[in-house]
Amino acid sequence: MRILLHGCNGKMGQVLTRIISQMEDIKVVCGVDKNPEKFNNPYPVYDSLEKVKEKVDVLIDFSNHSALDSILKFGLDNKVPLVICTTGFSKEEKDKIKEASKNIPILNSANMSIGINLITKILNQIAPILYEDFDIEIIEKHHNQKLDSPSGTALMLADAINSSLNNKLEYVYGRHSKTDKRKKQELGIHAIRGGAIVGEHSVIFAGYGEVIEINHTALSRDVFAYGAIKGAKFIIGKEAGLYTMNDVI
Ligand SMILES: NC(=O)C1=CN([C@@H]2O[C@H](COP(=O)(O)OP(=O)(O)OC[C@H]3O[C@@H](n4cnc5c(N)ncnc54)[C@H](OP(=O)(O)O)[C@@H]3O)[C@@H](O)[C@H]2O)C=CC1
Ligand SMILES: O=C(O)C1=N[C@H](C(=O)O)C[C@H](O)C1
Repeated sequence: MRILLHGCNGKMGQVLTRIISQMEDIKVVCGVDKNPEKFNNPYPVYDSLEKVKEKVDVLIDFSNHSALDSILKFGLDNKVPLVICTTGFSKEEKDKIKEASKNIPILNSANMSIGINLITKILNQIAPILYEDFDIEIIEKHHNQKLDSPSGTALMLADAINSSLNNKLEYVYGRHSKTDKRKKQELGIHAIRGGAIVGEHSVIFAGYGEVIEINHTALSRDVFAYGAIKGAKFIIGKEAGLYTMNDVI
């Protein structure tokens, strides 16, 4: 499997570079990054997808939402499947991904771990049962270099809950300066940023006699990298369409 690594000089790009260099059947054949000279990578790095000359089987992206147009153009022009792991996309950007997936296979997930994706399935089942008697809130914690908040994962978990409740919830981000009580249909989403926290998510169902909390902790970035590699193997050869990690696991 020949991989184009987009965002190769970032935190996730470097974790993937290390892990893939120890694998026999797959190879990063080139990378693209805003800052191509930052590291001495064992593959050529370009500052733009337009400069890529190598033949690739799949593009894995861990970069920035602002690169989306160029990634979609590369995939569409070269018929290359995409694994888009970047977060922080606007509604319009998510629509562009959906549109492009009519012509090429795209795997898009804000979290490549098995644990988080299983939790979305569990939430889908339990939220409708608990909603009447429990208030639902999400807390996420990440390192102090993270650009987007709330995290893509927190939004993915919120969407899993909301879709199981006919989208009747109203997302409230980090409450402050309020003088009213919490409304029943609120789903609070709260972001903590500090130090080197890799990624922690908690979904809290707060009732009157009991509280249920579902927690996920990423112990290292390796978990996301292994998920992205699994996703890349999955997406090659698939029909055009928009896939998620739940299709992979
Ligand atoms: N789906 C998942 O499981 C996971 C998703 N993520 C997401 O992946 C993304 C990257 O995370 P992380 O590696 O921690 O972030 P980093 O900021 O460490 O890495 C991003 C890299 O992409 C580069 N970059 C930024 N804009 C562009 C561009 N337009 N074209 C090419 N390269 C660009 C950055 O350069 P520069 O530093 O110069 O800006 C940097 O080298 C984030 O959106 C994050 O939320 C992260 C972990 C897991
Ligand atoms: O930026 C990160 O680090 C992470 N981003 C993803 C997100 O926004 O949910 C996934 C993971 O939690 C790490």
